[in-house]
Amino acid sequence: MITLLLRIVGDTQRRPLLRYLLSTTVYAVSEGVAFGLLVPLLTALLGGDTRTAGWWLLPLAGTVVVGWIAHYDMGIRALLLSSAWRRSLYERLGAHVVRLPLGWFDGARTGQLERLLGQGVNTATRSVHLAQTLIGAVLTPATIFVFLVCYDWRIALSVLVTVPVVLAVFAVARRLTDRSEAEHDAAAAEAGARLVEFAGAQPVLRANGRSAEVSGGGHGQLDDALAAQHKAARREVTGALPGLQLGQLAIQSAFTAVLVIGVLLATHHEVSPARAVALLVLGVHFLQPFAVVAGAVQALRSCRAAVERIDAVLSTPPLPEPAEPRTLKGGAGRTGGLSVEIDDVRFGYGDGPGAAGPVLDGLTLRIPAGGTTALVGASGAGKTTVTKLIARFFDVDGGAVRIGGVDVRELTTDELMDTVSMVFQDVRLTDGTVEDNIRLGRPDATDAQVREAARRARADLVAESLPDGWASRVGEGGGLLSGGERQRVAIARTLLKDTPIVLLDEATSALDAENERDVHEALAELGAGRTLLVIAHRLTTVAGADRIAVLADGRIAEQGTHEELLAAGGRYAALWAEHERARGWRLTNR
Ligand SMILES: Nc1ncnc2c1ncn2[C@@H]1O[C@H](COP(=O)(O)OP(=O)(O)OP(=O)(O)O)[C@@H](O)[C@H]1O
Repeated sequence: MITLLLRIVGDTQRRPLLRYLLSTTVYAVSEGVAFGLLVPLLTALLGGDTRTAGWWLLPLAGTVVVGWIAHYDMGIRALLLSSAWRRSLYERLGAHVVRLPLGWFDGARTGQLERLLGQGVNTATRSVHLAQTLIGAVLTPATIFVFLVCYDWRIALSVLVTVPVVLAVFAVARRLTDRSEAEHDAAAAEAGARLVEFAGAQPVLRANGRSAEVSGGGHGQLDDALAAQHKAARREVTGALPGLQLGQLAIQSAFTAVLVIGVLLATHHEVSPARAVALLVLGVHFLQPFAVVAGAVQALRSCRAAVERIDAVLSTPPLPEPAEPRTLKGGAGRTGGLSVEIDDVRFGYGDGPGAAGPVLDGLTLRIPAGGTTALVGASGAGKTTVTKLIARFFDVDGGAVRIGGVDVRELTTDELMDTVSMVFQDVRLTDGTVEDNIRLGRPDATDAQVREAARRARADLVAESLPDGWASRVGEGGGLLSGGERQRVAIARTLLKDTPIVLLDEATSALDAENERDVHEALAELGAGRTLLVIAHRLTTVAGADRIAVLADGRIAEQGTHEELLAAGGRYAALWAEHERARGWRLTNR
């Protein structure tokens, strides 16, 4: 655990950790020594020898002072260490995450990362304070035991015998508690997920006249999950109780055993009653920390789990950067665009057991510089995957993706990001103003350049329609704007960034006529003087493209212009006929 911790917080923390462990050790041992010194002192006091007791006070006072200094030092170091670890973990995670392939950030991972940066880091740094408890729980009894052996081997032996028994009982008790805790955790997670789903489904439920009440509303899965959670919570209480009782019983039995031995020794005149009492006090202090260890085990496990989760993120290999990067001629703002070549590419998501087969298998597509190329195909055919490979969200399993004749793996991430822009169908904005969101494309742009990009993308109309105009915030994720408005802001951002290649995943949701016209005008601006690859979900967009490629079975099934493909009578012609039929159906059914 310590090695793992040092790996995630960084080697620079090794020294501060060792110093902290040293003061913790000094404190734990001094506590044991202080208890040990109590025996001769108590024996003398109870025997009426106050003079000897007074002498014993001196080393005891010295030990207490050493302990107090160590305790103070330990407290300060614990605070400094935990805050340094927290800072180091944020820095390391932040620095590592920005080097991970963009494909790593899917929905589930982003959620996990959010939890890790909040809860996970805090839990991991709590291990600093836990170390005090655990070191104290081992070293203090160990020191006391050394004193016990020196004072009376029989009492020492009797407390030693109780240790494995107490530990075994604690292990059984922990297993009982763990099972019911795990059941409850799983049930609580399920109920939480169902509640979130229920909240998200409110518009649909209410539109269909379903009750908005959580319980008794006949929301099958949610009702079941809540009932299961209640049941698991009850079982956790009843399941944990025997474990807790068992632990307490073990400690009390051990105390009793030591007490009996002490009394027996005193009654058989083996030791004086005063010494027997003093030794029993020592025996009690020897056993006390076991209850503390039992309580700390669960916290230790949470820490370990958090540390392992952080380690898993930090161990994820970053996107390899080229040792000798190549550059593309020109740089940002190149007019005429750049060509994209997808050469015999094979790619699948994941290679573990149960992973699906390749999504792309032998895909070859040459997109010349400039003009608009539309990619069409059935849902799940791999259109978005093609754009993600061009932007190097992932590396291909076979073949190559080249931009302007250079393999994307030979370009630095900065060069690639200066060359390719992406406008996704699910555009997410940051909770700033329209202007802030457009400026993300080029932070050093002048106000005039930002307004010009907004005007060309028809995003100025978006800002002007908001209550506070350009100063209005767009809400988390851009939630205060419609899908079409968000897309126009994203297009303005891309125009400002001015890259030679633009990858556009067209919005699937229907836009109203006005928004659709504005988006199309914005797209026309985007396509001018650039290479535009559009994933077209509506065939009306496709018909105007300079070339169309049809993706099926992991490769390009056919390509050409709209007219050429219609004349060929293949997949595209079939898709178009279907599209026309649907249009006719809508018209006659109005
Ligand atoms: N991150 C991912 N992890 C695992 N599988 C994925 C991932 N992203 C996509 N897939 C799978 O890869 C296949 C191709 O998905 P892709 O999104 O590229 O298709 P698409 O043609 O763009 O579909 P659509 O038109 O519905 O958006 C699908 O089977 C999808 O389930």
